Amino acid sequence: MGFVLFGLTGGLASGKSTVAARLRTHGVPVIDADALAREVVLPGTDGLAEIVAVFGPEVQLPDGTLDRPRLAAIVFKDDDKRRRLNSILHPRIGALSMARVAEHRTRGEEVVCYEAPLLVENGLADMFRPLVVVAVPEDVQVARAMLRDDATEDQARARIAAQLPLADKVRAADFVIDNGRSREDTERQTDEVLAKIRERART
Ligand SMILES: CC(C)(COP(=O)(O)OP(=O)(O)OC[C@H]1O[C@@H](n2cnc3c(N)ncnc32)[C@H](O)[C@@H]1O)[C@@H](O)C(=O)NCCC(=O)NCCS
Ligand SMILES: Nc1ncnc2c1ncn2[C@@H]1O[C@H](COP(=O)(O)OP(=O)(O)OP(=O)(O)O)[C@@H](O)[C@H]1O
Repeated sequence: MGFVLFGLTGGLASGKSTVAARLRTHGVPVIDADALAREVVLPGTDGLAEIVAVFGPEVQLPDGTLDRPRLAAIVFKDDDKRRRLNSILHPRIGALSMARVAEHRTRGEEVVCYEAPLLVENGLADMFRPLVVVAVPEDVQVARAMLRDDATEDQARARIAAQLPLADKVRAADFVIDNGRSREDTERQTDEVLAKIRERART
């Protein structure tokens, strides 16, 4: 029996969480990089301390938590500041994710999913094969992000501009899930992809 650590990526609001939720219903453990990104900045962490040292006390709320909308407004309009934030958080997210992978492996899991929006951008695609990319047209990303996050079109487009175009990720993919239609259709595609991945784990 092999061990498969596969990647799940896409772009802003392209449908990664929707696919991840379906995978979980089939018993697949999913490690969520966005959730780890929140863990490494919880009050009391050195991650949060470093961010406050770099970006100033105004990115911390009175209750000690990170002011996420405020930090987002800073980093999604300034590439250098975003790179700075990434350089603080990405190594910490990476370390935590590897620890989580090891835990699942020790537990005897054979198929584990790593869900992260910036896998391809960070040159990590080959660590997580097969790579599954969830894709929708950019206008659909914008519309769904605005609806979900109560964001303006400019805010949604600024985040998308901070990511590699989805078409480039599709080129790096082993499997592509088209989330441009119904959720049911996406679930069906997810089930098909998972069946193929499990097949690989058996060989
Ligand atoms: C800037 C922050 C505080 C904004 O928080 P917010 O709650 O508004 O967004 P959240 O973290 O839920 O991210 C939502 C989506 O935004 C996009 N996004 C987030 N960070 C980045 C980034 N550095 N570059 C490009 N896109 C990003 C992703 O598509 C992500 O799924 C937060 O996104 C952050 O700390 N980002 C840096 C860490 C990171 O790279 N996270 C994403 C991958 S691990
Ligand atoms: N097929 C679909 N039809 C309509 N809405 C959808 C569909 N798939 C997902 N959505 C909605 O679009 C939004 C984005 O989906 P989801 O959260 O799965 O994307 P994501 O890639 O995980 O986003 P992010 O990485 O930005 O957090 C959500 O509000 C979700 O409910």
